[in-house]
Amino acid sequence: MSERFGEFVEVRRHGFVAELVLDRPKAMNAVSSAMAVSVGEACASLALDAGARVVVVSSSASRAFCVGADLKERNSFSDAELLRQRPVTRGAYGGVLELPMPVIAAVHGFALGGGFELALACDLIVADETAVVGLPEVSVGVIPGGGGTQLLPRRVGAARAAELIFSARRVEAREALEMGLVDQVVGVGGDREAALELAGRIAANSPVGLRAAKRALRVGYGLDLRAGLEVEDAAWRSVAFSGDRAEGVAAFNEKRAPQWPGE
Ligand SMILES: CCCCCCCCCCCCC/C=C/C(=O)SCCNC(=O)CCNC(=O)[C@H](O)C(C)(C)COP(=O)(O)OP(=O)(O)OC[C@H]1O[C@@H](n2cnc3c(N)ncnc32)[C@H](O)[C@@H]1OP(=O)(O)O
Repeated sequence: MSERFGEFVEVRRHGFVAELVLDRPKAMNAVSSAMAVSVGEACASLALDAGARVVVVSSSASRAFCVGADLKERNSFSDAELLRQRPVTRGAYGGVLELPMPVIAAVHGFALGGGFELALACDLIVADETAVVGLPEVSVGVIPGGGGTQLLPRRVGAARAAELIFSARRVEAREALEMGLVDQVVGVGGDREAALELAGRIAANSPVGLRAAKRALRVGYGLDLRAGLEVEDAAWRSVAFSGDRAEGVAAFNEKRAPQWPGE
C-alpha cells in the first residue's frame, strides 16, 4: 500500500515499517518549496499512524539521497519569498526530527547540505559504498539551516563538526563511517534493503517501548545527569502499566512471541 504526498513524496507500507520516499529523481531530490511542504505533510500523517512502528527515509534518485535546498529555485527567490520559505523548511525538518518512532535514513550517493541535515534528523543512517555526505552551505554563502549546526556536533563532537562545516568538504562512505557520520555502510545499492531489514528487526519490539525510549534518548540528551535520569523515570512510568508491558512479560513467561497491543 502506498500514499502520495504531492508530486515528490511517497509513503509506502511494509507491515509495521513505513517508508518515506524522496521522489524527485530528475533533480537529485533537490528540496524545492513544494517538496518541503510534502515532507512536512507526510511526517504529520506518520506521527499519528499507530501502525507505523519504524520509519525509513529513502530516495528514488539513483545518484543521490538529497542534494539539499533547490539552489535553482532559491536563485529566483525574492527576500520576502526566502523568508516565507523558512517556516516551511523548519516544518519539514521538524517533522522528521519530531517523529515519535525510530527513523532510519537509507543513503546512497550525495547527501549534501539540507540533504545531509535531513539524514541527521533521523535516528540512524544506513549508507551504501557510494554515499558522499557533507554540509557545504558556507560555500554557497549560507549556513546549515536545517539543524546541521546542532545535530552534527551531537554525532561527531564540536571540533569535527566545525571542521566539516567550515571546510564544506564532502566525506565518502568509509571515512563517514569511521567519523560516526553514518552508522552502517553496505555494498553498492544495498542501503534501502539494509535499512528496511534493520527497521523490520526494530519493529518486532514494543511500539510503546520504542516511542518511550526515543523520548528519553532525545529529551534527556544534553541535560545534566540528574535531570536526564528524571526524564528516563518519566518515560519508564509512561510504559510501566501499558498493555505492551503486560503482553511482553506474559509472552516471555509463556515462551511465545508477543502480540503487541501498542498501548
Ligand atoms: C526533504 C527535506 C525536508 C526539509 C526541506 C528543507 C529545505 C531545504 C533545506 C534548507 C535548509 C537550509 C540550509 C540548507 C542549504 C542547502 O542545502 S544549500 C545547498 C547544499 N547543496 C549543495 O551545495 C550541493 C550542490 N550540488 C553539487 O555540489 C553538485 O551538483 C553535485 C551534487 C556534487 C553533483 O555534481 P555533478 O555530478 O557534477 O552534477 P551537476 O552537473 O553539478 O548537477 C547535476 C544537475 O543537478 C543540479 N543540482 C545539483 N545540486 C542541486 C541543488 N542543490 N539544487 C538545484 N539543482 C541542483 C545541477 O544544477 C545540475 O542541473 P542541470 O545543469 O540542469 O543538469
